[in-house]
Amino acid sequence: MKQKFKSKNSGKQKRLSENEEIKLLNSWIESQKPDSGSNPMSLPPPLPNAPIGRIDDDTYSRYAGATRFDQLPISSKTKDGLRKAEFIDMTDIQKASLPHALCGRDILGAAKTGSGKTLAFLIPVLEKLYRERWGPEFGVGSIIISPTRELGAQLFDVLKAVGKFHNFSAGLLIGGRKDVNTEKEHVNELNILVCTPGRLLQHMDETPNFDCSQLQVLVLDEADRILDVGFKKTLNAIISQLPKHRQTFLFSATQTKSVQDLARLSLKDPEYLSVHEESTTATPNSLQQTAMVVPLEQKLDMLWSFIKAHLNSKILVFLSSCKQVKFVFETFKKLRPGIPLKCLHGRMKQDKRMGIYSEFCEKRSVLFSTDVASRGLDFNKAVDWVVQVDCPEDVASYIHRVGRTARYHSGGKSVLFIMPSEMKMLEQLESAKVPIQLIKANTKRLQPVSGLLSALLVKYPNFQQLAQRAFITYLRSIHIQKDKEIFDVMKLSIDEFSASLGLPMTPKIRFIDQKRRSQKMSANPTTFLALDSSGDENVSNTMDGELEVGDFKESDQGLFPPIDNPSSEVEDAVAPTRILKKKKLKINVHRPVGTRVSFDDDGNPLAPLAKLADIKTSNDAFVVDKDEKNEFYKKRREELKQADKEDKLLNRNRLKEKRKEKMNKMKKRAAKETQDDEDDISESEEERPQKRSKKFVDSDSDIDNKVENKFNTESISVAEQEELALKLLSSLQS
Ligand SMILES: Nc1ncnc2c1ncn2[C@@H]1O[C@H](COP(=O)(O)OP(=O)(O)OP(=O)(O)O)[C@@H](O)[C@H]1O
Repeated sequence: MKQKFKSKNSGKQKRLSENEEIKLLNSWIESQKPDSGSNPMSLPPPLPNAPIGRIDDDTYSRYAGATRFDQLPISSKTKDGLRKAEFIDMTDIQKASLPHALCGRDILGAAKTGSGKTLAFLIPVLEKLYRERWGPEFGVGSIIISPTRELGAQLFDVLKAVGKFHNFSAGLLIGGRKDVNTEKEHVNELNILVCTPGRLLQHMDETPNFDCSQLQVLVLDEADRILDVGFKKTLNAIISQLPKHRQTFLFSATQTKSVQDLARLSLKDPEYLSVHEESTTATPNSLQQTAMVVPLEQKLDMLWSFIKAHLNSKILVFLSSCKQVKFVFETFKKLRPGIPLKCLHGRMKQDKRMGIYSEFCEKRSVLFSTDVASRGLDFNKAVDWVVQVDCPEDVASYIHRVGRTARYHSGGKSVLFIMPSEMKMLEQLESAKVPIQLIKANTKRLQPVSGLLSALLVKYPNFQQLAQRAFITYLRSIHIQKDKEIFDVMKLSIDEFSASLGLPMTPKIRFIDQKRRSQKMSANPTTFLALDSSGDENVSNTMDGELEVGDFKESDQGLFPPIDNPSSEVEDAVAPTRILKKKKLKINVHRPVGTRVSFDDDGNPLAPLAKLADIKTSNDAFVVDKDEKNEFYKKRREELKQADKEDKLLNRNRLKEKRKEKMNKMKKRAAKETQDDEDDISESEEERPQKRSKKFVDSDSDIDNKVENKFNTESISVAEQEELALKLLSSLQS
């Protein structure tokens, strides 16, 4: 029986008809079921003391003895595709997982980067649909989800190669690539979808009759990333629209074992296949990993020197944000290091992104990238070096970044620039079985670049804005990191960092100022006490709850340092001002709409309805009868009601106008701005699908025109300024 699966090219067997082959494959699957009682066809029966169907997988595949693809019970079409693409021998993860996957089991596959996980899930996808005799009229039979567009495109290419001889229709659905309306017309005819989560959900939401109810196999490549919080909402929405009865494959080099995650996906007794779990290292053995202590202000000097020393290598450089990537790419390009430079980040137009990805695959060059290139990508002409200029957010991120080199059987090297404040990361890497060697940088060979950058910034003013943005987004990226033991923005030499980018002055950063203030306050607990107790007291003692800064200082003399003390202490005195200003604003916001302030003859404001009371009291000499008085009050009440109505209408119109104005302003700003600093920490658009519509993509070529100078408004954002103005205006008018 086993021989019947031998390929046509072996010359020993007549090729089976499609029907015969499918029948045979299905009977093999049947024989693998725990209660079948019959002997498996191509794999021997399980070991005597192992529970049927739940055998330790390494043993299972070794026992099964299949080491080559052509020994597997798979269709001749898939075998032909594999042979044509020159895939002959299986890798460990393929050997371990394919027998189970082909039997229809759910798989949690974990194996080192570059170890061939892609084929471990693509082959069973093709086989399942083949055995089910899937045709175009059946619609979507399998969905393969990738966290990034580039990885999606790469998976699609491998699928096309291996599935070359099958008749399935497959489509790549990734954002920014094609007009979504064109996709909508064809998506219902596709059998296999390779997609990013955002685009898939868009089709689920918008494409009429988009139907996944017959889905057979769902695959999450880089599963831990897709199950991460960044994709949580999108993925939940997708899963809710898929049938529960299906086969599910989750693959990653850093696999999730969270029961919650697995429950979300309704996995049925999944096979957890971690082929390298016993390995002494979590990264490929052929990867040489080093780390160098590099202070923040020397990172660019070190990077420049590194590039100049490796002009014949293919180098992938990771930086923490799009702005960092843009700044380093644009400035280094002007400085001409002697090797082609490229950049890749989530804000680029998709065509350009794909173009750069393919160019980097083919040519020796330096690619500056965000984490958009950190997972799954297989740059087919090996990357020689992975340089991590900015520390990865966690161990998993490190493993995926360095995994872009040393793939399959090739070797590779990596270097991590680590700041003295981040040394804990090395401990974490060590405990995660990452063999990394700390080496000393040869500072004698360091080629300083900061002076050249300063000159560039003078010559090209746009670069100054790029530098400011790079500076701000880097600090913000550190500020928002979860692991505060490693990432502490307050430990950074901020002025020196600014100077190292060539900036003449350190940009002002609000969150750092605030942090400094709160640090000072927490260092002096009495300051806090004074702020809380006296602040409240003052609020209740003053009319309208508004306070003057002076009130505060006066009442707390002795607790706060004297005002004429050195300037550093003046900051302490400023802190209460901010809080009080906020209180003041709050009160203004809550003033009821339409409240009219009346004035007496001397121009003094009267309490609401005092005018009515006044009529009564000031006219006590004037005798009116009761009915007349009632009539008078009724009329006044109606007048007031009417006035109130008018006020409300006026106010509504005014707000409408304001909103319109604000929208116009925002639109204008949107057109100009490359991107918002706040949102710049992330890598790729598809990683934040919910926000996509609000963001803008632009090409590198028009960076110069699109960057707007926000330097001076850093302390208070434009949106905040507008909001403030709006509130002030409305409070004045009312
Ligand atoms: N059986 C095989 N024979 C020869 N080459 C293979 C085989 N399986 C995979 N490869 C090659 O190994 C490289 C890495 O494979 P793949 O991209 O599937 O790795 P991966 O485990 O998914 O990596 P990552 O964790 O980075 O996503 C690719 O170039 C692929 O063509």
